[in-house]
Amino acid sequence: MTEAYVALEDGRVLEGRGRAPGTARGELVFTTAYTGYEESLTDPSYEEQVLTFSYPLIGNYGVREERFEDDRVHPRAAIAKEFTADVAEWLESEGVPAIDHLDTREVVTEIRDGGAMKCGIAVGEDVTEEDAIAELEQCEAMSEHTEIGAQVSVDEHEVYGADNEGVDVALVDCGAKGSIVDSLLARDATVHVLPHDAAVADVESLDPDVLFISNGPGDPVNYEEAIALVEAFVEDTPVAGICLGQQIVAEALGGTTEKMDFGHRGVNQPVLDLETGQVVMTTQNHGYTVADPGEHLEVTQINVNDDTPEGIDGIEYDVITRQYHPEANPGPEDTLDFFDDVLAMASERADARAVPADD
Ligand SMILES: NC(=O)CC[C@H](N)C(=O)O
Repeated sequence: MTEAYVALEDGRVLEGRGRAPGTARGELVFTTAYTGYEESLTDPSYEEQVLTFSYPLIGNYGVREERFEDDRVHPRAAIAKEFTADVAEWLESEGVPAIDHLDTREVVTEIRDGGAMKCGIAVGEDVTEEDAIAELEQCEAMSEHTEIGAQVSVDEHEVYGADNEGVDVALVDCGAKGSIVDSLLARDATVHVLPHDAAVADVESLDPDVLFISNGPGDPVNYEEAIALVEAFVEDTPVAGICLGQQIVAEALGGTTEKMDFGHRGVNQPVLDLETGQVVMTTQNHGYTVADPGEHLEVTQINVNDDTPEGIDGIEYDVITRQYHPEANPGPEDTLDFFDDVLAMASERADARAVPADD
């Protein structure tokens, strides 16, 4: 049987069954999602992480490309109680090590008590514990991945839905899930996908109806160019953001972000809307959070479990952001109306601009 080891930052080494060979290192996190492994494994937000599934059987409905959120697997390695052959073969073909037959309850408890931690992975015929420990020793903290945006973003401006008649969206791709683009196209928007480090002049030349900052991996403070875009455009252009996008908007407008102990990853995170009193179930995947929204933003929705900000609006600016994933995929579709709200905000501004001031 193939050897498989996970070396944890707290000094422990766990042993499992190797399902896809290779060595890897990353931040060890867990998701409680019980469906949606195809979407989670292709979500760019998991770049530089090792994803543990707490749900025990992963792969029971196969692997279909139409469910993918991007064209490759993003976690550096994957861990579950049991992977089906379909998933193991997929991960092997992607060169992503996979380990099962270990006690994922123990891994989850470890992360819950100790926080997300570095780990090293070694899977193969002849690997040893030392190989996993050597990977761990080279592992960098998430905040040290200062160029992580470049690993997941488009290199060049791409346009989708050029013939659509709705608003023009400038989507800053910090690792955008495909479902965000699809949700905008389904609402007749034209979507300009821009590199994570797009310059102010690039956005200016598009004159978009909304500047939309995507989800993405890593520490929001490492997205300096996207932060600068929000600062530059917020007075004249509506701004929206999802997950990393919410954090970037807060950083740009005088707020602060911080690392959480082990984050929120799953498909049943309850969110309370402070105005309506309604609770919705949401899909989440984040390890940072907005600590202080600053004086230009107000928190409109909070996580029922720990009160962290889930929805933020601009006070004097047209800004709407969400910490969760309103595009779902995987997970409940309770929150798709976020896209209607963003596009309504954008088209109101577009209409206002179309009317000359002296009319
Ligand atoms: N899904 C995301 O956009 C994640 C945002 C950020 N990288 C975090 O971990 O909090």
